[in-house]
Amino acid sequence: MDKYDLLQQIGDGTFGSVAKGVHKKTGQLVAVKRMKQKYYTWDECIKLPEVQVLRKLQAHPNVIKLREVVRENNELFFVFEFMDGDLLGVIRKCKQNMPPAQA
Ligand SMILES: Nc1ncnc2c1ncn2[C@@H]1O[C@H](COP(=O)(O)OP(=O)(O)OP(=O)(O)O)[C@@H](O)[C@H]1O
Repeated sequence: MDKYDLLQQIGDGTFGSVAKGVHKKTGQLVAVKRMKQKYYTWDECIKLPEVQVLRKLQAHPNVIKLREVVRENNELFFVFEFMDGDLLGVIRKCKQNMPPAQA
């Protein structure tokens, strides 16, 4: 994970905490999810439902890209492209712009 600088924590869920980060060489913004559980083998990491589902959905334009999965010192990190703004806000804005439903 040396190639990323972590800036600030942006979320804390049941399974992991999420930090905004930046790729040191390219300057690309990322969201790094650090899982709370320890993982002792790579095999158990790639079998995780989160990994399996995200791999299947990667071709979809509306799904955040999973850039890489890193296991380091028995810790597991998911590195996602960074989404600026909040999804609920985007959905609310789209709904406002939709024409009213026909009776
Ligand atoms: N790719 C991203 N870009 C920007 N912010 C993100 C990204 N991924 C997660 N976040 C932020 O981190 C928060 C927590 O994300 P996380 O994936 O841990 O959700 P969760 O469903 O609450 O977690 P868990 O599955 O561990 O319960 C999100 O609500 C969001 O604010």
